[in-house]
Amino acid sequence: MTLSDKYTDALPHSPAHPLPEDLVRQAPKVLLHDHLDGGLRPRTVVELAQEAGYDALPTTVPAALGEWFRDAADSGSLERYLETFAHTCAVMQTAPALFRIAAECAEDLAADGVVYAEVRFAPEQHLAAGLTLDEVVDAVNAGFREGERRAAAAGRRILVSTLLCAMRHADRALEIAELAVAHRDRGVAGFDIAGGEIGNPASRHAAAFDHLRSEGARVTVHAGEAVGMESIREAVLRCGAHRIGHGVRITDDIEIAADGSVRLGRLASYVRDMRIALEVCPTSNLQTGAATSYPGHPIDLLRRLGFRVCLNTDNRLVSGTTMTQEFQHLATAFGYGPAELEEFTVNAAKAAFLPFDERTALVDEVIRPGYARLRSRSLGHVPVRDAAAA
Ligand SMILES: O=c1[nH]cnc2c1ncn2[C@H]1C[C@H](O)[C@@H](CO)O1
Ligand SMILES: [Zn+2]
Repeated sequence: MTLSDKYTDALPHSPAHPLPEDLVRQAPKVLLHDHLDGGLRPRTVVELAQEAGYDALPTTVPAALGEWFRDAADSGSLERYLETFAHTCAVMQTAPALFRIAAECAEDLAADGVVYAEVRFAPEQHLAAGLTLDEVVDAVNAGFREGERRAAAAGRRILVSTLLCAMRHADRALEIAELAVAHRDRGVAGFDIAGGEIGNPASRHAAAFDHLRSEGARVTVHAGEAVGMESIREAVLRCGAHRIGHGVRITDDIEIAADGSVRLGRLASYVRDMRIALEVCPTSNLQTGAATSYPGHPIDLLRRLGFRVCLNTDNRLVSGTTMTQEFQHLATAFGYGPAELEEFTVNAAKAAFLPFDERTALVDEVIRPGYARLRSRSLGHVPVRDAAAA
């Protein structure tokens, strides 16, 4: 029995009741954890592979390729999940390819109702055809601006910021940290470290994190996905992470007694007290073995305990998901209604690597009015939790 199974048993929780999909799609959403190289359109992968002469794709039928990614990544292992990115990175080696992929990313997110996104990628993985790190970042940012323009022309408002990832197993973290600082007034909102967690401690890249700290840069760290508390402790206390990518294994530091009383250890308390956001990605967690099922996922436990939890896609292609689908899974698993969707969205906006006045404007001028409109339109929908209480 997992900790959240136990907690679910201790607290009565609502039966399944999916929210209407179009309602979820139209709700304004904020996405902080989405990988550019994990979210390509399958058709784009096929077309760019043809252009680049890359003939190692498992299939060139777009729908079948989408299924292949999801199935291949569905192994219970983060390492095998990450192997699938060889195919996407292979077609992301020129400025026009990066521009196209970034523009389509912004368009797809806007069509899914995302109003603000931070999209990440590892520049060092896009140098094989001779681009420089600066050229990679410039091409992606130009693509995001184009995608924002196309979305606006279609009547959808979205703003996309970039996060630059270093890779845990590689040795370019300081260079990428410097790159993130150099581009911070030109579309780059912060730094992340990704890749295989086991055997690759983030603390090995202390020089990068020291540089980021001394420059006052914003930092998120993938941690607590394949490794538990030790990895989260490092991320927060040694690397200075303002947010944690995944972080779901923080439950290792939470105890629930038979009578339902809850005790947080020192690390879990620190994360909650300091409002360090957990960028939770449920579907990805099921694929990599960080969680066992949607109803057994610790996101609901963490939310109820007051952690700053937000909901994310991680990799829309590799995990075969969208923000709308992630919300739908939780609505079904936990009986969530618009109030919980709004809560996750406000949490994400508060944790965004945007200036304070822009975060406030996002909450007050976009999210709150958006959910108020939604509530007035969705009076017909009564979440089971509310119906039971009525
Ligand atoms: O969930 C993840 N954990 C660790 N690394 C990840 C995850 N999803 C994607 N990545 C890696 C693979 C990509 O090539 C890289 C940069 O986006 O980040
Ligand atoms: Zn990730």
